[in-house]
Amino acid sequence: MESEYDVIVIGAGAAGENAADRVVKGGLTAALVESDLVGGACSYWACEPSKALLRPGTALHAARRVPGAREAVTGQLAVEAVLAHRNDAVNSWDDSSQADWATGAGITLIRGRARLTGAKRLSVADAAGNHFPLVARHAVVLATGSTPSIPKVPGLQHVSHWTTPDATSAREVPESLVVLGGGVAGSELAQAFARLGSRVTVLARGHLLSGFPEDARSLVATGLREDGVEILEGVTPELIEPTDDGGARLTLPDGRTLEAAKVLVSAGRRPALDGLGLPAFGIEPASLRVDETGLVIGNSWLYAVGDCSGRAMLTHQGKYQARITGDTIVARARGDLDGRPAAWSRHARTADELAVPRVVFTDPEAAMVGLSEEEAWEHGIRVRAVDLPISVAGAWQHAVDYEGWARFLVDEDRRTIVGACFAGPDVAELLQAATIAIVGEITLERLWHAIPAFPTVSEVWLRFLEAYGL
Ligand SMILES: Cc1cc2nc3c(=O)[nH]c(=O)nc-3n(C[C@H](O)[C@H](O)[C@H](O)COP(=O)(O)OP(=O)(O)OC[C@H]3O[C@@H](n4cnc5c(N)ncnc54)[C@H](O)[C@@H]3O)c2cc1C
Ligand SMILES: NC(=O)c1ccc[n+]([C@@H]2O[C@H](COP(=O)([O-])OP(=O)(O)OC[C@H]3O[C@@H](n4cnc5c(N)ncnc54)[C@H](O)[C@@H]3O)[C@@H](O)[C@H]2O)c1
Repeated sequence: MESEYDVIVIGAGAAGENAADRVVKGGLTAALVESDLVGGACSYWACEPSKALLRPGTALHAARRVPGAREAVTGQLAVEAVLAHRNDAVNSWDDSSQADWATGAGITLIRGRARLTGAKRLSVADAAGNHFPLVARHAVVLATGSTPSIPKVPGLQHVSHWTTPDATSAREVPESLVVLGGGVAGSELAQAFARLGSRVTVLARGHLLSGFPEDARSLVATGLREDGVEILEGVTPELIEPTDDGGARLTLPDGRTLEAAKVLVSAGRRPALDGLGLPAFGIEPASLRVDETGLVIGNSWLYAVGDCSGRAMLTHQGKYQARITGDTIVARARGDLDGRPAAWSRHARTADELAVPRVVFTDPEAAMVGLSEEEAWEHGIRVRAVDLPISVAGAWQHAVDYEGWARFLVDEDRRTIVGACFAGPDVAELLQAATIAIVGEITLERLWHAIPAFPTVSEVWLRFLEAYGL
């Protein structure tokens, strides 16, 4: 006997939970199928544990930057307490509270691994190996997340290495760590482990944090180097071999060798779409694309949200996509939405194109939203970049040696901001103002009236408007 629901969501990570929630809030029934922990990567293996590993070091460093506090803080990070704090952040990998939330929200939670067997039809295999069928009246939503990309480095397969979930759930701090990949995860985890006592080397294929402007990258790189992290840019190992003591030896292109107790592979992630039966519907996992509502292009009932949809792999973006897609499915089921929605309407994921906020939670932080200068020109926008140091009274009050940098990108024709980037201690909290300015298409003339309180780091907004010429 098939169980029937209006909508079936596969994957109960942040994106899947939000999609199912919006569907139920819209008056339809939803089943949420999860093969592992309800809450997904962010709650147990990614954002939450990595930020819990980073925050104690950032707090300690912040106190050391303020005379008076500096003298009071003379000890080192308490490693065991940091790891215990991380365990609290992930609720000791117990998902019962998230499962209770789903049930309380009116969502039917089904434990097991789902695969598509026909149009709007699925089979779920539970832990005992039983298979049972499900059918969706309106839509199926893929919210299956992503899996680590393992680079083809000779020998890597013979070396016991970490991927990011191993690092974020580590019970011990390795004496030395080589991080393969200089992206966001690599930078954050390199600093976390360096501050916990590892001797860390980052091997970045290109630049560290290559998606960020040079000034932002270099502030973060300086912060990591001050923590003892060695950063080798433009370097991919030629060979990795196991050592007798269970570690690894890496041979670099210049012949130099590096030894480490552990290798962490953080070389990007790819959508987790294998094993779902997609090819039977003419969809090759690597080429799955969605439209602005989240509908898989070429299909009329299959949607994708979060990491698996191949857009920005970020929790907040996946949740945004899920809210829009969930509401769209409800609107279409009710006959309230025909065809394609207008940009910035309730049913279009317009911010996916124009306003994705990204934060690197290193110390100092790097934060970016909107278009880069190159992307703006590609969109046909006549853009002017205004770069300035974050050198305001609020910054000095925050830390006497505060060093920060900001870039604002102005659409010269519309006199609105289309992109912004900040680097420096605690700049993540500056980002939402920039996001609002971009999404709200607020003109510079109106921003002139948005007065930053004195003395705050936000005064950089005023300095920017002055530098622009207002
Ligand atoms: C180290 C690290 C740190 C990060 N830090 C941040 C951060 O600070 N901020 C941020 O915004 N983003 C961060 N991210 C990215 C963020 O973790 C992801 O974007 C987010 O978790 C994706 O959510 P999701 O719901 O799309 O996927 P997931 O959370 O991965 O959920 C997918 C779920 O689907 C389940 N599933 C898969 N296939 C099936 C199937 N066939 N049947 C049933 N269930 C299935 C999986 O078990 C999983 O629970 C980080 C990533 C990493 C690696
Ligand atoms: N603070 C946050 O929001 C946060 C933190 C961590 C991760 N994430 C997200 O999780 C996802 C995964 O993070 P990530 O850092 O692994 O991905 P990433 O794409 O940010 O970085 C991957 C890095 O690996 C390098 N790389 C790729 N292939 C390689 C190869 N063959 N050899 C050597 N280097 C190689 C790339 O050049 C890049 O620098 C990203 O989408 C990221 O946005 C977000």
